[in-house]
Amino acid sequence: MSAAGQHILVYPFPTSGHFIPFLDLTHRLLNRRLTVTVLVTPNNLHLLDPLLTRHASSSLHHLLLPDMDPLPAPNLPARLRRLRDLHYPALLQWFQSLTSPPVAIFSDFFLGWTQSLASELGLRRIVFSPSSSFSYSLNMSLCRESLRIDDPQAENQTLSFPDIPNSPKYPAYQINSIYRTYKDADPDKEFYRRNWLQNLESWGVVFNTFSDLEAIYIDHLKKEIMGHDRIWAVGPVLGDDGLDTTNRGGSSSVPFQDLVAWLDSRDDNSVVYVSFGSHYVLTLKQMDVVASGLEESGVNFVWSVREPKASQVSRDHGVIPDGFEDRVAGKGFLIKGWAPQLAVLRHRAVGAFLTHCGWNSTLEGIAAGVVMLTWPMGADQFTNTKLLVDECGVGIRVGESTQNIPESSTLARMLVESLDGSRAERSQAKMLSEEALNAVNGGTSDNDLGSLVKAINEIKPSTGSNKI
Ligand SMILES: O=c1ccn([C@@H]2O[C@H](COP(=O)(O)OP(=O)(O)O[C@H]3O[C@H](CO)[C@@H](O)[C@H](O)[C@H]3O)[C@@H](O)[C@H]2O)c(=O)[nH]1
Repeated sequence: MSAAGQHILVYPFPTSGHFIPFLDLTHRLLNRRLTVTVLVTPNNLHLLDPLLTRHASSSLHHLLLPDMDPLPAPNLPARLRRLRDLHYPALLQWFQSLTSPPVAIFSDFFLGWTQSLASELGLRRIVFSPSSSFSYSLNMSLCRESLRIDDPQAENQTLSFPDIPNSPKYPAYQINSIYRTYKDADPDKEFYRRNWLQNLESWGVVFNTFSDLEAIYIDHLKKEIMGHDRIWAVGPVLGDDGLDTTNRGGSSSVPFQDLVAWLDSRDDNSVVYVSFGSHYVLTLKQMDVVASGLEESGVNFVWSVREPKASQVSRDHGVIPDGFEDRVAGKGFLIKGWAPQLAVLRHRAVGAFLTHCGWNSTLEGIAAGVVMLTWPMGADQFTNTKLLVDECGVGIRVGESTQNIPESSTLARMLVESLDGSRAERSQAKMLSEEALNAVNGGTSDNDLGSLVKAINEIKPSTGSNKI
């Protein structure tokens, strides 16, 4: 057996969509014999359990730091700023207290400020992108050009990005709200922009994607944005290689065996899985349409229904219509709370996925070879939809946030069609799934992971100077 590799600090951004894939990747890095300390906040500590049962305590450590104060931050930039104010001094002290500290800080793209910390300590910083290289490129353009669209009348104005491969165009409402709703001089927006642009100074960037899916964007980042080759596409990282996927990201809110038994009793590709991610809560109108569409379609479905957290309760949040569960009994399986999404998508009975197109859901659907019914809500989801529908041919557009809510009869028809075995999207989905699985099983993503680990193992430990 080869000697233990270098020690790195892994610092995920503490929300599910960012934490889950980063832990999956950490598992793979540990399998390749790196030593890892994972920075966790108390509410995420339990998510380390599956890794702790798989890896020796000599190679996997954790550093527990407090989350921000309990007051919810008003917006993402403010949250990022508070996290920096809290964690920067704590991390500096932690590094300086160690005789042989980690050789690199491997942190989420939302934690651009860790670049300053790494420079101060004379360490390398590696960025983890839980999002596609396509939307990473778009974010870079948006931050560099300091886009400003604060005129609500301009929601449909078309924005072009000629510097990005395929020159994508978007109506303004599809652009991340951070770029639309802040005035230029807003200190939170300015912090967000600088924080994001610090990713440009990093030593390297790791994407949860694979080269067959995004070669042109990866190439664009290497040549036009970063100017070097230390960009590694190692995905899709899906918690395989011996990790228990039944409680990935949290424990299931329903008995897992009941769900599997229900799916086992269905035909192949006869069930639609419905989920809008780990935190988006449907509006009343969206919820009504999804419920009526499912009911009218008569398809079998598993629906992971997200109920609002205290901070998300509003007069407009959706609730499951009265009597719905009785009316769909036998056809529908509702999960109120956390669903074992990966296991559901991989079940042979599931043939289609009605999704908000978060990047993890996008990759999980691709790897499972299901047809994607797309209904993006915000963030990078419109870009992911473009990739699924226009570039890969595995998606069917169903809705767009609150701007384009389908009639329930239209949704019902699309749900039925998505399970039709003769649709072009189905054969395309099977092909793309094979490419994704090949990439991580000895293909390009495996090779990139090997190069990443090799590059980390070649880093010379810091001499304490702040020059790299
Ligand atoms: O009940 C649930 C809900 C979610 N998940 C998992 O949680 C993750 C959710 O991630 P994603 O599909 O990307 O959606 P969000 O939670 O909305 O993720 C945020 O983070 C992503 C990564 O940056 C972005 O692409 C999204 O737009 C952003 O909303 C996935 O791994 C799911 O399998 C479950 O296992 N059970």
